[in-house]
Amino acid sequence: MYRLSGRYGARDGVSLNGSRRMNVVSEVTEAGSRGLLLAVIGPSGSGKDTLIRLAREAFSGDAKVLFVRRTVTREADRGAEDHDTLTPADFGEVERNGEFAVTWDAHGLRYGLPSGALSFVNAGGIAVANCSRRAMATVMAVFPQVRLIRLHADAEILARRLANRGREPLEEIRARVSRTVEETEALEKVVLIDNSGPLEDAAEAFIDVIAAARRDIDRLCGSS
Ligand SMILES: Nc1ncnc2c1ncn2[C@@H]1O[C@H](COP(=O)(O)OP(=O)(O)OP(=O)(O)O)[C@@H](O)[C@H]1O
Ligand SMILES: O=P(O)(O)OC[C@H]1O[C@H](OP(=O)(O)O)[C@H](O)[C@@H]1O
Repeated sequence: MYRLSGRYGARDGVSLNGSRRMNVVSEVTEAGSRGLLLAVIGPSGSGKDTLIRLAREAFSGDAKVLFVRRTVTREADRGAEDHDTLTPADFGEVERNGEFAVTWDAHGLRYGLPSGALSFVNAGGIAVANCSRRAMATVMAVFPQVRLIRLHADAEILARRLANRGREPLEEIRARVSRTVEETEALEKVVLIDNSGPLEDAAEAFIDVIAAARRDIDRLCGSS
């Protein structure tokens, strides 16, 4: 079902097919956690929600893989991302109640991953979540094991895709495309997927990263 193809990139020696990747997974397990968070990052329009949606279909029925439903302080556009919605005030209350594993702010919005995602990882599952590049240090401080899937597409491609998506006005699209991130240590070890080309290529690569993590967790921790 999962083919090793697509448009992979490598950064800092973490490639998809080489032995180095296996070393990363070994580090994951030796550190003591049974599961891991696959954090999907990349600029607005790079395809995070689209690839997550396709992967969710590919892994439907697999109880060991959770696609995390985020909470965002905006109305959900189900065509883009089917997230929960709270007002900023309610978001703050849920946050104070400790119901989020991690939260961050971006684009004038608040985002949260539910605490259930952390419990799922601690119980040995693979949680896949749309995350923020700028929030990765925080996310890594919360989740015991994190592997990053970083998506890339050039700025003009991003702008065109966001305009076609139509969720934000042009001015906000410009701001999103020009949003920069500091290349911190937290962003160093990533599996990089180039989504500049056909969606099918990136989807194959993306699904294979999850499938590989799934196999590794089973192999190193025992399947159940
Ligand atoms: N390879 C591709 N080819 C053509 N269109 C694509 C491709 N990948 C994604 N798209 C389209 O680009 C748009 C942006 O994708 P998507 O919403 O998944 O990005 P995102 O990274 O989640 O963005 P944001 O962070 O703003 O939510 C969508 O309309 C999607 O259908
Ligand atoms: O720029 P960075 O920090 O990577 O991401 C900031 C936020 O933007 C995107 O959200 P969305 O586009 O509003 O769904 C990401 O998912 C993240 O939550």
